[in-house]
Amino acid sequence: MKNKGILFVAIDLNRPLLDQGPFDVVLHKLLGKDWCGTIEDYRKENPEVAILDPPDAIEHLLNRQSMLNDVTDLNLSDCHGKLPLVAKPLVVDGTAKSHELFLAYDQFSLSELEPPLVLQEFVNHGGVLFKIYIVGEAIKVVRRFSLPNVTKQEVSKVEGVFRFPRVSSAAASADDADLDPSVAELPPPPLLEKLARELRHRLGLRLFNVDMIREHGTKDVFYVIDINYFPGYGKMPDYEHVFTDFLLSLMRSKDKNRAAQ
Ligand SMILES: Nc1ncnc2c1ncn2[C@@H]1O[C@H](COP(=O)(O)OP(=O)(O)OP(=O)(O)O)[C@@H](O)[C@H]1O
Ligand SMILES: [Mg+2]
Repeated sequence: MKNKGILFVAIDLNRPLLDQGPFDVVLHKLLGKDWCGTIEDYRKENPEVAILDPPDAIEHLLNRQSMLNDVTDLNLSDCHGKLPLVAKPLVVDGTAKSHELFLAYDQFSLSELEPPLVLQEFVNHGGVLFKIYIVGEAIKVVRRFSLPNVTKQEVSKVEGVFRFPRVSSAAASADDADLDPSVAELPPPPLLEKLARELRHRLGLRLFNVDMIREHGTKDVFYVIDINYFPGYGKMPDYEHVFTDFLLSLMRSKDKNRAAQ
């Protein structure tokens, strides 16, 4: 590990112990471990080791408000503020509770929910979500089934708030499904490239994913609803090659920097 000079930093909030294997430092926050401090100490003791993504930048994504600030700062769109609303727990700490989601059909029923929460407009998107995986310079997109559209009739008749347990982990891949082409069409590559480039830079991270939806009935109105650090890359097509290329290019640039010194 030390010889290779690469430290692979992965957040696995479900694993109970801080476990430093050769290619994997598992960061743990739930048990109150000071994982940022652990990485910082490790870095000081092993200055030759590259930390792929800095812990403070990773922490930025564990709060649903700060995670999307950089997307807002890109000033790509304006908001409308209509019902229904999606309410999500502010802090993402890996627990099932932090991935619960509520759909509120009227503003008054929001008082039934336990703060702190982040509120988002529910955007109809034809029941399909785009998961955009970013690994350094590489971008891969997959389609996944998502929450179905809410009809105007429902909005006018339904009241109250509805709870959904973790939606996305239950969602199946929609890549091979027989979908309406206007729903299935992937976001345009130039948009994805720009978003990935900007977010890599603004977040200071190389390994994350962006959940994006297309407003139903439009061709090019997209929303970023979630950003996750080190998502389940097992669902990303061709992940072995993408990761190998990423690690090799890091080693090459490290060697080049060393040679230039
Ligand atoms: N603003 C929104 N409009 C429409 N649907 C939404 C919105 N926000 C979330 N959803 C739906 O809820 C699902 C879960 O939302 P989100 O990705 O924010 O939660 P999560 O629990 O953090 O998921 P992840 O497993 O990606 O960490 C999405 O996949 C999508 O189906
Ligand atoms: Mg998500």
